[in-house]
Amino acid sequence: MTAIELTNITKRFGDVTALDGVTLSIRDRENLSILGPSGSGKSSLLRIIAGLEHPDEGTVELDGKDQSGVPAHQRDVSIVFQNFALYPHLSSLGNITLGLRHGLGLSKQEAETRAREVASRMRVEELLHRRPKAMSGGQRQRIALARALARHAGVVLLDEPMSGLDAQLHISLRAEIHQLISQEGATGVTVTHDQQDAMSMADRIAVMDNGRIVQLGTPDELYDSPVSAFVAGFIGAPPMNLLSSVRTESGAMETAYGRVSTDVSSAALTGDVVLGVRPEDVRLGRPEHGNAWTTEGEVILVEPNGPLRTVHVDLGGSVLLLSCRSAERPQLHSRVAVWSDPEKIHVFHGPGGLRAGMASELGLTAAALSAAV
Ligand SMILES: Nc1ncnc2c1ncn2[C@@H]1O[C@H](COP(=O)(O)OP(=O)(O)OP(=O)(O)O)[C@@H](O)[C@H]1O
Repeated sequence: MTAIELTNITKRFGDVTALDGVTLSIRDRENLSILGPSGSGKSSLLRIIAGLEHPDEGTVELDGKDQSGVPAHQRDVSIVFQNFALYPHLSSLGNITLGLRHGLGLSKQEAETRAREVASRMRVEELLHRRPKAMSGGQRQRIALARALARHAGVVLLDEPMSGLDAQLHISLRAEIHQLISQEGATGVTVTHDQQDAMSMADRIAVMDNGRIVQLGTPDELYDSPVSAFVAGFIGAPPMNLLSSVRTESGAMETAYGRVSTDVSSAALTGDVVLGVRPEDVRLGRPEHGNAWTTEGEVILVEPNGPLRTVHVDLGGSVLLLSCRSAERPQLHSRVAVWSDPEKIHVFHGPGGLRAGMASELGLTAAALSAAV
């Protein structure tokens, strides 16, 4: 069963095309994150599912029913807004019960019973008589979520639910939100620009750019096989190194790792390309095998990051980030050798281009350079 079916949704605001032909099927009980940079159309898409905004073209179906003409309050949807949108003059109990009474038509007693039941499940009963200004950001966030869950809607939409919370609260709440929506048996759609939130909360992630979905997949699929340099640079922290490379002559390419030779199978690679390598796939020291791509550079920054360190190495023209265990202690300003396995090096058709494959699949070999180092 498909819970949410979006077909060819286009939305314009004057000259701006916020959504450009978005088609997306979200499964029943799935937790989907919509991830993308500011202005990519994430909130517009969420608001269109909720019925708060109407598409210029395209349709929204919820559980197989076309929602054209169905107003927001009659859709089987609840929404948690970025700023929580709690009424300041009402207690938490009043905030939760208001929509149940006026939106769903429950009696005062029924609404209060349901509010207390959700509050107990979320362990926020002691907050029920507080007004928003007497609560912390994290507490307000929990009440906004309780209000959404109390509707028992089939779809829960969350717009940047963790923004403005401190780092510790952020991590514990994103795990809790995921669990609560799953326990509720609801389908969850979360808008975020934070790739770590999307990676940790979602069954699948839809990556948006310029009003379009550019990739839809599980967190692992996006991490291991990004379709483009844009998606590759967006997923992962620290981000993937994206290194421009220049075709110098047929059969050779100048890269941050030096000159690389290409074989016949890479003939489809025309023009300049971008190489992508994740910091955890760059190693310090001499390569462990003859196929490795290797070069040298100067350590210009070492960032401690708990058990790992992020080391910035200036290769003379481009900076390569690598993750290493904290026990390895590269000295600032020292010269180091670094290497990568061609099976871990992604090749993209230019900065805005699609992924061509891994260097190893494309027959890109760095034998000449390895011999020189
Ligand atoms: N009500 C509106 N009037 C005019 N333009 C709008 C309106 N809502 C959105 N837009 C424009 O549509 C585009 C997409 O906006 P949207 O808010 O959906 O993006 P977003 O990815 O959610 O961004 P952010 O992460 O900054 O919230 C932007 O260029 C935005 O300026």
